[in-house]
Amino acid sequence: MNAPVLVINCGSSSIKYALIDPAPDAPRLAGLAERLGSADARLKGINSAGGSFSHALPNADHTQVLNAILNSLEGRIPGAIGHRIVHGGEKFTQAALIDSDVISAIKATAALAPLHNPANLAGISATQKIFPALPQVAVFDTAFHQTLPVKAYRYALPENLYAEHGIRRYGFHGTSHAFVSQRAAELSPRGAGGWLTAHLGNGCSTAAVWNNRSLDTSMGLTPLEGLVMGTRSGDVDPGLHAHLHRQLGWSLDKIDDVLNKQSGLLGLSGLTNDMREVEEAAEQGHARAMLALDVFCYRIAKSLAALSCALPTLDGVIFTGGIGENSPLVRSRVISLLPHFGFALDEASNDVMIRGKEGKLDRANHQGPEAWVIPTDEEGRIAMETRQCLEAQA
Ligand SMILES: Nc1ncnc2c1ncn2[C@@H]1O[C@H](COP(=O)(O)OP(=O)(O)O)[C@@H](O)[C@H]1O
Ligand SMILES: CC(=O)OP(=O)(O)O
Ligand SMILES: [Mg+2]
Repeated sequence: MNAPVLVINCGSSSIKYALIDPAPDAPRLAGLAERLGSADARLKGINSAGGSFSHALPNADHTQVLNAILNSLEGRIPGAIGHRIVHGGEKFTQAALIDSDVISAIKATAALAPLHNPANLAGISATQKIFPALPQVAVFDTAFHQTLPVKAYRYALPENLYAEHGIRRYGFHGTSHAFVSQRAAELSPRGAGGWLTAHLGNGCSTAAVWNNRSLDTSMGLTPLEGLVMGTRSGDVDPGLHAHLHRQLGWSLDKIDDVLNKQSGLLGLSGLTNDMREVEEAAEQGHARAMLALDVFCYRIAKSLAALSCALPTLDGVIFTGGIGENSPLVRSRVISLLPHFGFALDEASNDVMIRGKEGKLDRANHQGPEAWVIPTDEEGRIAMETRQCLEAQA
């Protein structure tokens, strides 16, 4: 298929899109609509000349925003649509052509991802209305992690919770972990050995990838497990929920809201979920921002150290996502917390690796495990998996 793929990442109040041509040098159109349904909803994007645009779309719903996205594609007609679907449960080990069975399966999995899958389904239903003739493919965050061995994906809970209710660890951000580990295998003389990947964006997760297969990851049943994130707590004592309920009288909805939306960098700093602002405040001596940075970096290092147990050999670590790609401070602090792993960061190389640069951070002639920054391309990977899925059907 030579036509471009329109990639849609539909959240509850935002839609990210990208129009991706198979020709590597063709310009990519991409953008983001935020605050859907509110008076200040807005679509922002870049055009093929590299310029930016921003349109107000007051009170627009998913269908209206998708129509506005279509109008921003400069007359280029997609040949297929690739949807990011956050949770595919155990059913999907790879991308799937969307039909009524696939939609039913995504609905059935929505109980495991109540914040994400219903929004993804709203995106599918809106694009089916707008583009009834185009093939649509579901690309799952969870699919790459379906290679986890049972010892990594089972919780120590009674068997029937897994067997009857699907309660296990699934992992997320699979397209990102797959993309950066495969890219490292291409770039590094070490090839597809053992890579630790750290996807640090608004959502954050780590993974252990061996020979292009995910062997463990920090997120679990939901995207709340694991690292400290922008507004999510990551790991807490599982006894916390009962404690908050019994001692403070909090409802389950309140607990869920606090752990997902009021915790993480925002909760610790009391200021913001945005790492740039946390770093600025920490630099000016703001004690809670300094603590947020400390906890954030320590938990990443601890997670990487734990995940190293999944790998027969450790060839390197890869930083990606908005923070991983742009924060020399976070990378340097994480590496400094892993002295016994034999990394050797060159601070000068680390400092210049920002804004989409790709490369190694090691000191000259270093022999130990490597440290890389590799900008992720979830949209590019979704477009590629969409094409592969359609070619396999042909
Ligand atoms: N220069 C920078 N220094 C530190 N953090 C940055 C920088 N640029 C972006 N970030 C952080 O990246 C995070 C967003 O990551 P991103 O991958 O874009 O998010 P999403 O998960 O929504 O795709 C925010 O915390 C933001 O502050
Ligand atoms: C699964 C997940 O955490 O996604 P995001 O980073 O887009 O919030
Ligand atoms: Mg991102």
